[in-house]
Amino acid sequence: MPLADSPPVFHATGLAKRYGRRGKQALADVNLTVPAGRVIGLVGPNGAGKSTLLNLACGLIEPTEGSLTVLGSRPASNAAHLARVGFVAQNTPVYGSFSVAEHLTLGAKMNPSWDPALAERRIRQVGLNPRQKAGQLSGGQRAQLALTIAAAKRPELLIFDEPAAALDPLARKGFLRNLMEFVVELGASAVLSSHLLDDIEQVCDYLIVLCDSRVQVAGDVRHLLNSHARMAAPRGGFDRLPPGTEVIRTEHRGHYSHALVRIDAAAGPLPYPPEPVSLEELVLAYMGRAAGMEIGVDARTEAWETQR
Ligand SMILES: Nc1ncnc2c1ncn2[C@@H]1O[C@H](COP(=O)(O)OP(=O)(O)OP(=O)(O)O)[C@@H](O)[C@H]1O
Repeated sequence: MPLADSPPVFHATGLAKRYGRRGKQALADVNLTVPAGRVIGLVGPNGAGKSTLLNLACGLIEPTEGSLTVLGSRPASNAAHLARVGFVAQNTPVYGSFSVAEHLTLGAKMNPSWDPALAERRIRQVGLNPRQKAGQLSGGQRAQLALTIAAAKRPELLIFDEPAAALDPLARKGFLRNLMEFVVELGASAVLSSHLLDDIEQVCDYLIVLCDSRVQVAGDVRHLLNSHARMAAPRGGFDRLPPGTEVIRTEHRGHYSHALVRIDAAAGPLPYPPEPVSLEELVLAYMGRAAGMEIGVDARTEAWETQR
């Protein structure tokens, strides 16, 4: 549930990041206000800028232009702010030569708000052996350890960069269920970057689609689904849509065109019956538009795969 009085999780204005003077523009002109109390899915193809945005949010790197606040403050501006954010980086790094129990001891030493009972309970629940070296854990177990450490800080915001990418489908489901339990138990917000739309669909109620360094669309998932529609029209028929509508993607099949259209600001009646869209159709339409790709219905999955 959105927390009405809490500052936004992210507030970005003209945010841009370029790596090196002649390097890659990894983020450009990001303007975004994401409310607190949400589970936010950050999706986009390889190289879209997802890790860059999350690393900026954790204060690991600095923007080239613009500003970003996280929970109302500059990222990592002081120790108190650091304690409010838990971060699980891509490939869930842990110290290989430390045991599970030593990770918890270290976490307790480094974090004033550490909750030892939560950490120990979770380690038991997910079946981790406290004496086992982290370097000997499987990918799934490592992810569970990293999640436990991030959550035992009792942060207001949990940030995960591709947390479940290395896990098999069953382990991924379990991991995401644990993640959601933590979010509920802590009353926290969470941001989760992923290539995997299924994961996003399973746990997220807020969506950010990032392609080619720019935010293509962002908003409450239910609102986004309600504000877009699929329509079929004779070729050229989409020229007749009322002002305020926006055709995101068009496909041509025979004498008909099919489009995914943003309709929430339509200034008049729609000339063709609107049909509901799925989250996958919505994301693919924005990704396809950003990539300038023509997508046929049968090629949707393939297009998603090739962008991953
Ligand atoms: N440290 C760096 N130095 C130079 N360029 C970088 C650096 N980190 C990222 N980039 C570039 O910035 C762009 C965005 O990268 P980023 O890692 O943010 O994308 P991503 O969406 O997280 O990708 P993926 O899904 O593959 O992890 C890419 O073109 C990448 O090559």
